[in-house]
Amino acid sequence: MNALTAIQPKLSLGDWLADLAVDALIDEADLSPKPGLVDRRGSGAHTDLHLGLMHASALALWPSFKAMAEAAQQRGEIALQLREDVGRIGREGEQEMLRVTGGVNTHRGAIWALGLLSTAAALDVNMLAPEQVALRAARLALLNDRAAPVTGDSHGAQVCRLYGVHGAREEAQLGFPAVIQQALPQLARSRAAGAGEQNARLDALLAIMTQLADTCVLYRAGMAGLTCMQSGARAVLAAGGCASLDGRRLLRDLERDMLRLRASPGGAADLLAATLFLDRLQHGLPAQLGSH
Ligand SMILES: CC(C)(COP(=O)(O)OP(=O)(O)OC[C@H]1O[C@@H](n2cnc3c(N)ncnc32)[C@H](O[C@H]2O[C@H](COP(=O)(O)OP(=O)(O)OP(=O)(O)O)[C@@H](O)[C@H]2O)[C@@H]1O)[C@@H](O)C(=O)NCCC(=O)NCCS
Ligand SMILES: Nc1ncnc2[nH]cnc12
Repeated sequence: MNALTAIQPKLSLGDWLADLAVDALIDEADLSPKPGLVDRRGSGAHTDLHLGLMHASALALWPSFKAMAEAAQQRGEIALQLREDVGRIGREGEQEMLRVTGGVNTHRGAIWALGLLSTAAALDVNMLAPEQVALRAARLALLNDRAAPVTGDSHGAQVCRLYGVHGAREEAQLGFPAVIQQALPQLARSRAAGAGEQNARLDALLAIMTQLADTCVLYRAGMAGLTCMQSGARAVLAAGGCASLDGRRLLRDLERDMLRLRASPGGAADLLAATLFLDRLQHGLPAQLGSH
């Protein structure tokens, strides 16, 4: 131990995972230019959201992510009790989000995805590769939370019924394929090609948008909106991604189309945050992580 490590405050596992989750949400919100979404330039296709609100919401969720990680440490295994703990903490987190934002839904999907992933990470800190964490999160998501309200009238539930697609719940239950199979590989490819970090993250977002049945887009813009999102994102990547001039031009076209349709890929944005979380997590525990 040297003088510097001696004075560094101890960080618990829950602190660290909550920091990673909130950082991922703030990095997602700040990333610009994102088509249809809130970013540093403005509110995208939203009238009730802005960057300050996204930041306030992200920060307000820190105690929820920490509590989920601590529940995982206490329970120590993937079982119904842990699923019901995180379900309750997640619902309390949603209430806190709504209190801080004055009733605006900023991060419902992110609480779900990052909550499951924080819990899954805390269950086994020796297995923090993205696929391993996503698999544990999927096993947890497959358990049926008996205390969850069965209303079936959320926007996601409505469009899943109408169009026969999989939404946020199934994305988690399948082990986050949009993150594991699309976003993380694209992030690595764009970084390796020298795209620069912001462009690589935008490319990762687009990779998610090429495939995802984003229920936010479906709710506002129907199947035409979803097809427009997916084909527009494919075109940007096929043209060389956001670091290329052709890709940037097509990204502007995609943004114009999304705004015309009032479509905002909020689900894809949540999964980009999940991507950034898993990307950082795989570098392992920080040195100052003290006793948990
Ligand atoms: C199981 C739940 C995820 C509930 O799912 P369900 O689909 O029934 O409910 P929704 O309320 O629709 O929430 C799902 C949110 O997930 C995001 N999302 C959308 N599509 C996907 C997808 N294919 N894969 C993954 N994630 C997806 C999306 O969240 C973002 O969008 C929100 C803003 O939406 P928007 O439509 O723009 O705004 P609204 O105000 O709602 O409507 P407008 O009138 O403006 O159009 C924002 O929150 C982003 O985060 C979907 O909204 C789960 O939530 C659940 O059961 N929770 C209970 C607690 C729990 O069990 N937790 C466990 C561990 S944490
Ligand atoms: N940047 C963003 N804009 C709009 N909705 C979102 N949901 C999650 N992130 C978002």
